[in-house]
Amino acid sequence: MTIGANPGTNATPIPNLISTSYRRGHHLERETMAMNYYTPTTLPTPLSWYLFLSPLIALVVYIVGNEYVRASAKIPGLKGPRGWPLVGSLLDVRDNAAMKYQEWAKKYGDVYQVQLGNTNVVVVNSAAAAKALFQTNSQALSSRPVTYTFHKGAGSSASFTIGTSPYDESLKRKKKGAAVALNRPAIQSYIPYLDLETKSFLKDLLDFGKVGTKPIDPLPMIQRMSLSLVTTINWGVRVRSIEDELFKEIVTVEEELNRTRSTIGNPADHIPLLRLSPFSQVSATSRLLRQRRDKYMVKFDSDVASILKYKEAELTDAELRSISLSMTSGGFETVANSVHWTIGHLALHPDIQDRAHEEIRQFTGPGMPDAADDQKCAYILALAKEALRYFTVIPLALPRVSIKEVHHDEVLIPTGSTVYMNAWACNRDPEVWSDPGIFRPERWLEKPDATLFTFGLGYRMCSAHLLAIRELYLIFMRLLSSFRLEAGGEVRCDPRVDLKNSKDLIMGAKPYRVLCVPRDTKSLTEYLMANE
Ligand code: HEM
Repeated sequence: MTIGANPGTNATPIPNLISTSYRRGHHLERETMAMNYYTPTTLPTPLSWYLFLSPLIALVVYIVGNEYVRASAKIPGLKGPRGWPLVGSLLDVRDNAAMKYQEWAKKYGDVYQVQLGNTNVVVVNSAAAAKALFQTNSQALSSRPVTYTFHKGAGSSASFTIGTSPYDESLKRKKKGAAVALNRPAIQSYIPYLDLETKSFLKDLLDFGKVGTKPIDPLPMIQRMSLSLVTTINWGVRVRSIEDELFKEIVTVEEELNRTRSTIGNPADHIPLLRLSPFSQVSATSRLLRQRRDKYMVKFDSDVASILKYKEAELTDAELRSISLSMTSGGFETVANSVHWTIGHLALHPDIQDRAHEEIRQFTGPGMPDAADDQKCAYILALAKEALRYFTVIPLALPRVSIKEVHHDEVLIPTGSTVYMNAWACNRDPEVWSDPGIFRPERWLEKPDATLFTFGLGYRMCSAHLLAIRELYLIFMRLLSSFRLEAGGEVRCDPRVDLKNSKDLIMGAKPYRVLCVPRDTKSLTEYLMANE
């Protein structure tokens, strides 16, 4: 019984609002209260009403003010969905945003705006519009947004990775340093690493797969190869085994860190109110992850001085470290996930494997494909490009921010606007391809000059697109000349639906198992043993 309750009098029934609100969750007490009757003398005091109503009024005032801010942020003349108060369209795109944006383009046009909470975003959905905006206005669209989850507490911009740095003098220096480490002559000097890591990959498949008799999850082996390539390029240090504790730590931390960079997976980036929540751990989590990453980066740096150090003397230590970080975070999961998706798909399509094997045989003869071959086997180059197009592992590229006004058709996109290139939609543009939904390497033989949007476009395009294609090319050359891939259970690899986590920045496939059956066990074993 609550204070002031007086059953049995003829008093007017008044719901005990204050008590109910204070005791929410106490089911029994609420029922008892519903039967309470109050005399006029027990009416809530003005102070109680004030205490009860003021948070509500504050919330309403906040929402109205925030809606005003959101409405003012909209770009005049650009269409787009209305969205909901506070959250905008965030809930509508929480699963597979790129596909949702592609669908909305039918209603709002190739270039339109959406509001993710308080972030107003221009989304670019067609090949022609992406070229017009990101190539023609390369400098104007050269910055990146600073987000709450990833950037808060991350230190100065010198220490951000290149891909997460806003445009400034430090970024320009870092990009120059990365360009030196990733240009054609530099790639040429990495051939011995490419050779070694692709051979180790074949050996892992052979050993863990018990010479084609045991179905295996190929992801850890792919990840080791792709990680070891970047650590060798940066520090001359190899990651030798998938059993290595350091390997496991790096895989976990990089995957989690990329999640903190998700464009739609971190609501607090877009809804400022959520940052007030005492339960929100997001930026603390991201700080902890960065500390874990710092540990292994420091270890690499102390084991062997960064190879880049000797190339770019004018960079500060923080900037050099940032380049190494950029190559690790940029080059590890992207390559690994692209290869992982493709192996699953190939296991389901023996016809593509047979054609690839035939083309490799004609090009190379019976031996192991040469690591120094610069993508001269046209079909395998086409296969690598098709894998990059079809799976588009970063479907929304990486977000950009404009540092100058940009004119598009009749619309003025103001300085400071966030712009997403929907690489997924551009790669599937029906104006470019009549059959964009089909995995067909031949399309790149028919139209070798068509644009691949997977690496973005313009000034902030992927710094390592040449290296990435070269890696994929050699991996597929050697893999498909050595093994026949067969599904080792249910394999589902449709990039529209079989995503490990549809909110991730870099899209991974659901786990699956394959059999890697050697095409010629004797010569493969002999070759790998001779080259150990
Ligand atoms: C399949 C492999 C890869 C894919 C799909 C990929 C994709 C991308 C995309 C979409 C961007 C943003 C582009 C934009 O904003 O327009 C990017 C940026 C970047 N990537 Fe890659 N990437 C791959 C491999 C690599 C590798 C191997 C490295 C390094 C070794 C690397 C380093 C970088 C860096 C440093 C940036 C930042 C560029 C900047 O912000 O200016 N990437 N990548």
